[in-house]
Amino acid sequence: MSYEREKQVVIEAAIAAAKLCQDVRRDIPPAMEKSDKSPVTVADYGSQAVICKAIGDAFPEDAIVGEEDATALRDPEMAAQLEKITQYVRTILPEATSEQVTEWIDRGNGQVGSRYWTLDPIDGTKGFLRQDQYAVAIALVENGEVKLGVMACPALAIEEGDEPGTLFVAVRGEGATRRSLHGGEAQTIRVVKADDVENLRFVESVEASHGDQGRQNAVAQAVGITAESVRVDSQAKYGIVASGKAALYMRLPSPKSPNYRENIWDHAAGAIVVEEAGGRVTDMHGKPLNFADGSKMTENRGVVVSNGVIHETVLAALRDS
Ligand SMILES: Nc1ncnc2c1ncn2[C@@H]1O[C@H](COP(=O)(O)O)[C@@H](OP(=O)(O)O)[C@H]1O
Ligand SMILES: [Mg+2]
Ligand SMILES: [Mg+2]
Ligand SMILES: [Mg+2]
Repeated sequence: MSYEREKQVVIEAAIAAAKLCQDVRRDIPPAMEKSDKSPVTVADYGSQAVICKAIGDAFPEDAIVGEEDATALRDPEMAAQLEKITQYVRTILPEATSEQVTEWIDRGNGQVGSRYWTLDPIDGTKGFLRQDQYAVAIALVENGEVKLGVMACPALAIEEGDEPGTLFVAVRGEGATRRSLHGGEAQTIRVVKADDVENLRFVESVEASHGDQGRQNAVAQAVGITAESVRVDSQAKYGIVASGKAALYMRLPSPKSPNYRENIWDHAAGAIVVEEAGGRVTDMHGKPLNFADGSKMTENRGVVVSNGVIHETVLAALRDS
């Protein structure tokens, strides 16, 4: 099965959502605060509305597990914010009403099941607000296995001199591609080869509190990566590994939040892009990421993403660290 229709629907939705996000960012959005104190913007909500509408219309039977929901937006105090979101959504869906926008956002309140979509409308909201990297990430999961991943990185250029804006697409068993968000041909991507010393670097989060940079750097050194890390927000890190521009992405539990568990929408799309480009994705103990049981990967700790060749060496260095 090549998921042709699924692919077409979400590629179109991801490109539209990425445009909405870039429109918002040109206007320098203020952040709102969620109940867990993390930031969210009108672009996160607008992106989720556009994508959930597209998926819900095309595949009404499918559950969508999205990061955001519209509860806060129904508060009368948020009317002005909801109106702003609706205005941005109307640049893509001209007839959209505020009521529809909240309804579309809430299509993302589905549950993990035998076939579901998971959506991060903006992964790396902090990067988005800093004018750095972010990603619109969509994945289709069947029986716990990611089958399709689409990831738009509006600020990412893989080759020096490229216009920023990269779209990654992967279908299980069919490889991974990247292309410019501005159009043009898709090209197949592959992870770093073992002898490609120049690209033997590693990537990690910009946000120190989303990982353990001390330990990440120690492990990288232990496996022979001497260059300093490249710090990048969002699942763009997966895209960089899949494109052969870094050999390793480590995300180890932060000592400041030892009970944190990773969300499926922060990894599903990126993981299939790397795997289909020939790489490997596990947690820090070598366990596969669990997309079968719920939105939090409660059985996994940390994430290790590599070109495959160095994976076991990294896991061994982690055990020793
Ligand atoms: N203590 C923590 N440890 C690891 N990840 C965390 C975290 N707190 C928040 N995050 C996640 O880190 C994501 C961003 O990752 P990165 O640092 O790679 O850019 C956030 O996604 P959102 O921005 O979609 O909320 C959020 O889900
Ligand atoms: Mg968030
Ligand atoms: Mg995220
Ligand atoms: Mg997000």
